[in-house]
Amino acid sequence: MTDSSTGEDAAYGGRDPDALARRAGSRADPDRDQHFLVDDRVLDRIPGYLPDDADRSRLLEIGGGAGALTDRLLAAATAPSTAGATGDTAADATAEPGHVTVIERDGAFVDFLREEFAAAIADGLLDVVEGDALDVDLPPFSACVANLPYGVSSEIAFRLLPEKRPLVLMFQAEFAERMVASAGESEYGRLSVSAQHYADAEIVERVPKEAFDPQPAVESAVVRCTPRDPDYAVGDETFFLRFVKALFTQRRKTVRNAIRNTGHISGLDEPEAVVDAADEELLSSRPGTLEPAAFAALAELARERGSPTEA
Ligand SMILES: C[S@@+](CC[C@H](N)C(=O)[O-])C[C@H]1O[C@@H](n2cnc3c(N)ncnc32)[C@H](O)[C@@H]1O
Repeated sequence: MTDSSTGEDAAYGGRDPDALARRAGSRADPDRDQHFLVDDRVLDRIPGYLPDDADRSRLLEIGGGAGALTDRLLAAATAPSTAGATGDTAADATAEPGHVTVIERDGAFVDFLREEFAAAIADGLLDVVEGDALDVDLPPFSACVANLPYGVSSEIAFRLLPEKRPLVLMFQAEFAERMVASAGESEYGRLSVSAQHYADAEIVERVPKEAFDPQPAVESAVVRCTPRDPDYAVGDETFFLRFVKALFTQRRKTVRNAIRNTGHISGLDEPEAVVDAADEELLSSRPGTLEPAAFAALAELARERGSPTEA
């Protein structure tokens, strides 16, 4: 049984978030992107949003704080079954424990996590890495689960997405909605196309402000990203993403004018040559209505005809 009043118990998954925050001593500081999850029910559900077949042997958490989610991840991490029996490692109580790495920037919380989870560290189940998640080398990980620091959530997401691992990430709700939006929806934009280039993205839970302490200014949402190849091919991913970014700076214009006006962003020396070669129906539509595959086809045409310069 887990004793939530002390960090010495090696059972994981039941630590009380308020007790953890009290033991940590330093208060969560919103100016340092510190909004700790204090709702047990939300904390308990989050690891379960990993896809059923996700490899849970090496979990990564960004921003450990006082460790409430770290504790749940230590309970959820399981080594691949050597018996090869059910494959249902999440539900297999006999499965060997897996490994968790948590990256935290704030030294005071790093010290606390190392103390609170000393037994897990000694058992080789946990690494606490002190550093900025935007700079540190990412460890090998099979999946990432995190309540992200919102100030840098976009940069972190786009560090993680190209790794092609399942991700379960908490974002500001408005950001999450843009990430999962489909062509034609008002939230659809550069973020949707770029994120969905790497993964299927879906909101799996909306989380009210009251679930955090201190409370953030806005509602939050948990997004599950399940990696997959896109249903189109691009020869140059960097150019594709740059082209998408360029066109969405002109989302109210026609695609024709958006291509013409954004050569300085897309890097096209000859945007007019792209316009001359592209399909009329596509050119007279708006960027916000184009499916990702249409962007990809247009980007390929732009690469062939528009003399793009290197990024
Ligand atoms: C929203 S809190 C989440 C804390 C904890 N995981 C929870 O759910 O209660 C974000 C955490 O990320 C840390 N943080 C902020 N910016 C960071 C960065 N650039 N790299 C790593 N950690 C960061 C903060 O110190 C804070 O502990």
